[in-house]
Amino acid sequence: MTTHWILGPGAIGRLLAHSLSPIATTTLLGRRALPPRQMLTTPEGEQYWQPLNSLTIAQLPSNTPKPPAFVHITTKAMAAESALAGITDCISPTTPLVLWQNGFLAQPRITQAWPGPVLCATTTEGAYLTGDDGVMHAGRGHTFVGDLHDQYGALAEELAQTLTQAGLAATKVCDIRQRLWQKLAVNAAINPLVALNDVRNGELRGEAYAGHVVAVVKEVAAIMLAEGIAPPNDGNGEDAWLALVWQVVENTANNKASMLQDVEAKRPTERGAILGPLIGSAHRHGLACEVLKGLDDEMAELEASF
Ligand SMILES: NC(=O)C1=CN([C@@H]2O[C@H](COP(=O)(O)OP(=O)(O)OC[C@H]3O[C@@H](n4cnc5c(N)ncnc54)[C@H](OP(=O)(O)O)[C@@H]3O)[C@@H](O)[C@H]2O)C=CC1
Ligand SMILES: CC(C)(CO)C(=O)C(=O)O
Repeated sequence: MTTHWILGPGAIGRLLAHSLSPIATTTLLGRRALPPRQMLTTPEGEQYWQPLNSLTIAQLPSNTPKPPAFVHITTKAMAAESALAGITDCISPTTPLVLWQNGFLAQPRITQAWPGPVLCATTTEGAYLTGDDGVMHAGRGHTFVGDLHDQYGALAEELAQTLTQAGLAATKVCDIRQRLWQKLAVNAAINPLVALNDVRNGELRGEAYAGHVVAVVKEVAAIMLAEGIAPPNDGNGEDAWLALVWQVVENTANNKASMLQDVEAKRPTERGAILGPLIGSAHRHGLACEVLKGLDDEMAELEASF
């Protein structure tokens, strides 16, 4: 059985641990101890209890489990590098890492810094925690796996097959950078607006917000062009991006977006990983980003008030 360490025992981390445990040796690594028996609620509402192996990072040096074939990093984007730094003394520098973060912050930085393979996973699986001993798998999705320089295709294929076998449908891809930026574009158009206005995704279609969505997408589309990110669905520029955003708004109309959930819980949001790379790119390419910058400033002010 392959060995998977999962660093960051949150919603995605525990969903992975529940899914992989029947076919692989897994260890969840976190900052706090977790109850050993953990519950998974499936999208169909079934509930399963399973013992999940977990350790705190402080316990790791004296309890080091079998060396991992993969270390999955499942923290939020802004915590990924510091979480990795907390375990580097306990793993070989050639260990393959798998980054599950949204946005495009941790991926280029860790890919540049880590000597071994770094795979990135972008997923439409949906999960949230129901307590220290439970995770809700809210919706099934699909996961795409690849590395930024398309150097580790065989490893990405092996991981995609393992995830699929574990019940999390996955495909190896050669264009993970494109896919990460495409998801980031959609997240930038939806997440800050719903978080700032305390509305569900579907409300963006209303008169009060639709114009703002269009203004964000206008800036995002120009940035995507400069970054060489193909418009979605073989479409053309701004219209294709806007169509994708409206489609996601429609499909997730009843969702409370992740950034709104973070604001409600007074947790730091992933704005740095979503708006940050867009604003950075706009500056590099001399493009307008007043709307994105405005959203980032408002989000920063909101977070400072927590
Ligand atoms: N949930 C979802 O449906 C989806 C999430 N994603 C992405 O996946 C990533 C993870 O999201 P999600 O699982 O929802 O987030 P959660 O907040 O549920 O989980 C993050 C976990 O990371 C832990 N953590 C934070 N810092 C460290 C550290 N230094 N060392 C070890 N563990 C640490 C937290 O532990 P603690 O309790 O100690 O804070 C928490 O358990 C995000 O980038 C998100 O955008 C992508 C698609 C869907
Ligand atoms: C697509 C969207 C906005 C769906 O809610 C999402 O990915 C999120 O909540 O972060």
